[in-house]
Order: sequence, then C-alpha cells, then structure tokens
Amino acid sequence: MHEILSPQEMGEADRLAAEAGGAGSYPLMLNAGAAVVAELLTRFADAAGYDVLCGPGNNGGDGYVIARLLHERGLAVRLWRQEVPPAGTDGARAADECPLEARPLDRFAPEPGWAVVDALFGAGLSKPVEGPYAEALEKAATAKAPVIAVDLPSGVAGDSGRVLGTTLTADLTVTFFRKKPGHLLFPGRKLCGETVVADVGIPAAVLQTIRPTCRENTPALWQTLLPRPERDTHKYKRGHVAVFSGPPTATGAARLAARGAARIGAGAVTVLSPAAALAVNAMHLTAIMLHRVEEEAELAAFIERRHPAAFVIGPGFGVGATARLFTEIVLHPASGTAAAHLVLDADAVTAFAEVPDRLFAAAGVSRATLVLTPHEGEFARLFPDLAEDALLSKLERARQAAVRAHAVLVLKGADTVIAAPDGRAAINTDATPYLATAGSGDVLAGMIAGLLGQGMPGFEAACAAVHLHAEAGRRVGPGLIAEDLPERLPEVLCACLGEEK
Ligand SMILES: NC(=O)C1=CN([C@@H]2O[C@H](COP(=O)(O)OP(=O)(O)OC[C@H]3O[C@@H](n4cnc5c(N)ncnc54)[C@H](O)[C@@H]3O)[C@@H](O)[C@H]2O)[C@H](O)CC1
Ligand SMILES: [K+]
Repeated sequence: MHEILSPQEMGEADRLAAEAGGAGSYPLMLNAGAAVVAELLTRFADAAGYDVLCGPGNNGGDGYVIARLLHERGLAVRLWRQEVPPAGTDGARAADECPLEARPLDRFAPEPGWAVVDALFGAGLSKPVEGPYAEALEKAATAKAPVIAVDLPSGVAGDSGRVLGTTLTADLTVTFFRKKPGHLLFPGRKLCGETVVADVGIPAAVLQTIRPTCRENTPALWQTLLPRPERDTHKYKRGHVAVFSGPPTATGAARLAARGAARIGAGAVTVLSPAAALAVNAMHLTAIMLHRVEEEAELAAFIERRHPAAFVIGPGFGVGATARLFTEIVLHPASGTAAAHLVLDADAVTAFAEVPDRLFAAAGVSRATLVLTPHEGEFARLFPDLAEDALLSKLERARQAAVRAHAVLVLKGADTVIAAPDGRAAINTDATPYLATAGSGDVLAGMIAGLLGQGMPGFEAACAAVHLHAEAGRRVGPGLIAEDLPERLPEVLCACLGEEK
C-alpha cells in the first residue's frame, strides 16, 4: 500500500483494471462512490444533509453516484453542477442514473449543519479553478461546512500538491487504490485533511505492469537492510565515520553530526578539526575521536591510515575552496585507496554554487556514494534551473537533481523527498514541525553517514535516516533541540529493529 502513483500511472491502473474486469471502468466509479459514502456515514453521519458539488468529468461522476446512494438511504441531498459530463463517459452515465434534480452551481448556498462533498475536479484538473467553481469552493470554506473531498480537494494538483487557482481545505479526502504525490507534498497534504485510501476493486497485480518508482517512506522500504552487528564484530567493522569540523566559532554542527553517526551505530567516529579548533572540540568530545586535518596532505594521510567508511562535510564548515578540495579528495583519494561514501550538507553544498558541474563530475566517476542533503535554499544554489521551473513538483525536482548529480538527493522540508539516480524516490510523511530547529539537519547528515558507514546502500540509508530522525523528533516533541535527537535514537532503533533492551 505504500506505492505512490502519479495521476498518469493511476489512469493506467484504471485502464488495466477495466480491461481485466471485462466490464469497463464504470464499476470502479460505482465502487468509488460507495467508498466515499461509507466514509461519510461513518464520520459525518450527524450532518443535517449533504451538498454534492459535481464537476464536468469523472470526479463529478463519482459525485453523482454519491448523491444517488445518499438519496436512496433517505438522506437529504442537494446536487449542484455547472456543466453536464460529455455523452458516452462514465460521468454522463452516473449523471443519467442519478434521479436528483441538478441545481446550478452558481446558486450554491451552504446550509448550516450540512456537509459538502467536493466532487468538482480530481485527477483531471488541467487549469486554474476559477469562476463559479471557485465561488462554490469559497462559499463552502466561508460557511465552515465540513468538507469531504473526492480523490483530491478540487484545485490541488495530484502530481505536485500545488494549488491551481482556488481550492479549499477538506476535513477528509478519500482517494482510490493508492495515494498520489499531491496527497503527500505540501500544500496539498495540509489541504487534504486526513487522507483515506479506498479499495475500488483495482487488483494490486496491476502494479507489476506499472512498476511505480515512488513510495511513501515507511520502514518496509529499508527495515531489512538496517545494520545489525554480528555477535563477533569489532568497532571498525561497524563503520568508521569522519566528520569535518569548522573553525573555532563553528564546531558544534560537526559534533552534532558526529553524535548522530555514533548513535545510529557507527563503530567509530572521528571529528577532523583545523588546528585552531582542536581545543574547543576536545573539550566537548569523549567517545568521539579527534584528529587534526587542516591541509590536503593531512586528509590524504588520515584516509590512507584509517580507511574511514564514510565522511560528512558541510555542517559549520564554511563555503570556501577547502570544502571543494576536501570533497574531491574524499570522492577520489590517492590510487589504491577505496573511496569512502560522502554526505555533503549545508556549507559544502553552497561551496559548489558557482561550479556545480565540478561536484557532479566528481560524483559521476567516483565509486563511492554521494548523498546531498540540501534544504530548498541550498538546492536552488546547486540546481537553479530546476528550482525556478514552476512546472516541476518537489518530487520531480529531486529526481532530476539526483540524476544530474549522480547522487542520492535528500531534499529536506516538512515533506522531505529522497531520490536516487536510478529513478527510485520516496516521500517522508511523519516529520514533526519541532524538527525545524538549528542543528537538526546536522544530526541527519551524521545519521546518513553512520548508516552508509555500516554498509547500507545509499538510497535506503537516506530513507532510513530521514524516517528515524523524524521518529526521534516526534518522541521529543515540544521543546526539542537538536542535541535531543541522537539521544532518542537507541529507543527508536530498538523499536525498528524489534529488539528488547
Ligand atoms: N482512476 C480511477 O481508478 C478512478 C477514477 N475515478 C474518478 O475520476 C477522476 C478523474 O476523472 P477525469 O474525468 O479524468 O478528471 P476530472 O473529473 O478531475 O476533471 C476533468 C474535467 O474537468 C475539466 N477541467 C479540469 N480542470 C478544470 C478547471 N480548473 N476548470 C474547469 N474545468 C476543468 C476537464 O476539461 C474535464 O472536462 C478521479 O479523480 C476520480 O475521482 C473513478 O470514478 C473511479 C476510478
Ligand atoms: K474533488
């Protein structure tokens, strides 16, 4: 159930199911209508009546089925429409079978105590919602009527969660078969209210033909790959992670990342510090090791002697040439040394703003995995054309960036998207707003490196870290500061690994 389908893939699912069922697509519409009615009768049973707003396509068709079923139960129903669905469509058939008188949409006036069923537009939204359609949605919103949206709140684009023209906030959205990106990406996610996925009779087997590449980021995606230490392991077998520290006034970020790496299970963690910051770092580190690295030769020597499995560069590091130089050395160490995986975050992302192709080229020929963890602002510095393209969803931007950068892309935010260069993607859905705090991203970068260092593949490591980070944040809740996050990981990991303490 965690696959996420684009509206096009959903259309394909619909078509394949109609073919397989032999009775066309109309039974799916009947099931969709019945599923919405079941939710209405569970959650809005005490409504005085139901205003059903029907659009000109099959979303409206669902609306006619809903209106008829409510009417057959003896409930008060009013049906509002602007245009009749075109002849020969499922929508037209549903309209023909609906005995209720259709009232003109521009006369819609909400009644106190009545619920509104929004069946104006769903997957077929193709332009901004305006005119009588927009006015009807605005009237429902102003009246504060309880709203149940069929498939999507009208005006929310299924592929991106963006609003085209006018929309409204639903209390409940009932979608069919699988969620679409618009249910999970903001602002769509907020506008949907609670989203329920209803079975309309599409067999799950159609997914084998469609092969969707996007998933909701749940443990099912990566749980079996979470590192579990062997009984006879030793610390360096559990991955040695190295984190670059910034100058004396900016060392905390690296220590937060280091702590994230250590708590997620890396067997050894070293903070690599410029000489001037060694003292301040030393004062705050205990289990985490400290090593002077300020120049190219020192880094090369560290790599050669200690063979770290993964690095973090960026948190508090500064945006200068050293960030670029160290990145390139990590991705391409001296011959004979295996390249370590690299998480490139914060300042190190910005450091490549003028020369993004240099980073992408280095990643393209490296055998190690590069994970980029930008928030939207940092993303725009590396991929200005993708950031400016208003037609691209957050999902699509992350996907295209991953391909271009030859990197796993973690595009952070309330709806973090993780994308791999091979086309796989996941949308995270359980972040708490309390994670929006200084240092939270530094901990995440360290957690990803900690999992990479323990041998987890890049995409799964990024997905797992994003989920576990969100879960740790959820458990702390109000008052959360970044330091809390690593300390919650033992309990979060215990739950995820199914291990008793
Ligand atoms: N996929 C399934 O399994 C099922 C889907 N069902 C429902 O069908 C809709 C999708 O239907 P479709 O006809 O493709 O699209 P819409 O009804 O959303 O809209 C198309 C219709 O509206 C016009 N239009 C689009 N945007 C605007 C606008 N802003 N202003 C005015 N007019 C607009 C467009 O020209 C078309 O005429 C899906 O969401 C489900 O609810 C099935 O019933 C069940 C199975
Ligand atoms: K709708």
